Amino acid sequence: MKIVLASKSPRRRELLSNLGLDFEVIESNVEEFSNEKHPSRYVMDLSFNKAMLVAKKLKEEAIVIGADTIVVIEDKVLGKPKDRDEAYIMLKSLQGRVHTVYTGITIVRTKDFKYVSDFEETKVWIKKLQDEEIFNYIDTGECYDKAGAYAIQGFGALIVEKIVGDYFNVVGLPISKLFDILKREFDVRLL
Ligand SMILES: Cc1cn([C@H]2C[C@H](O)[C@@H](COP(=O)(O)OP(=O)(O)OP(=O)(O)O)O2)c(=O)[nH]c1=O
Repeated sequence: MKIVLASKSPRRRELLSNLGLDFEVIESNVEEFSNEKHPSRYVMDLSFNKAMLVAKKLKEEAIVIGADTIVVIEDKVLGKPKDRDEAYIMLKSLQGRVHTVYTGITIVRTKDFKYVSDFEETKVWIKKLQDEEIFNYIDTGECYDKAGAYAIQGFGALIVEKIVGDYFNVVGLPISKLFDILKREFDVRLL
């Protein structure tokens, strides 16, 4: 069965490639908007929009995977910072505290449009940071296309104190949960 990743995220691509999976990438370019207020429903809704948009465009039989990641700190949702000032505000609010990373995933089968959505959450503690450290981190340039303005897989590893939960969920794709669902609901298995 053909597998399609509906994402422009190089990290999601890499996580699937690391498993030796054969898949195609088709970006959804969907507008990232949802009326859902609860973080888990919000990310599942956006992942659904991404996967469904690509699934509807496909002519052939395939399984389409969509995902969305956000950072939540005390009911405040942080997406990707649009500039240096926003990155600073985000990192300033995250330093010295714990926040939650939510990733929603949706899998759609084009044959009958059966779909399953789910989410994973991971707690992340960011160290106390001086403003100088925040600016030095922003200068690495890796914060701009990342929810919450940090990348745990990059220099962000140096500002993270600890996590509880799935590391891959923070990077943008909870692969263990994803493959549980693929096996259980769509009979696609790697192990
Ligand atoms: C917190 C965190 C997020 N991220 C990334 C994962 C996601 O790519 C990004 C959140 O943006 P998303 O909107 O989830 O995804 P995207 O715009 O990169 O790609 P697409 O919508 O096409 O699937 O933040 C990291 O890479 N490392 C981290 O530590």
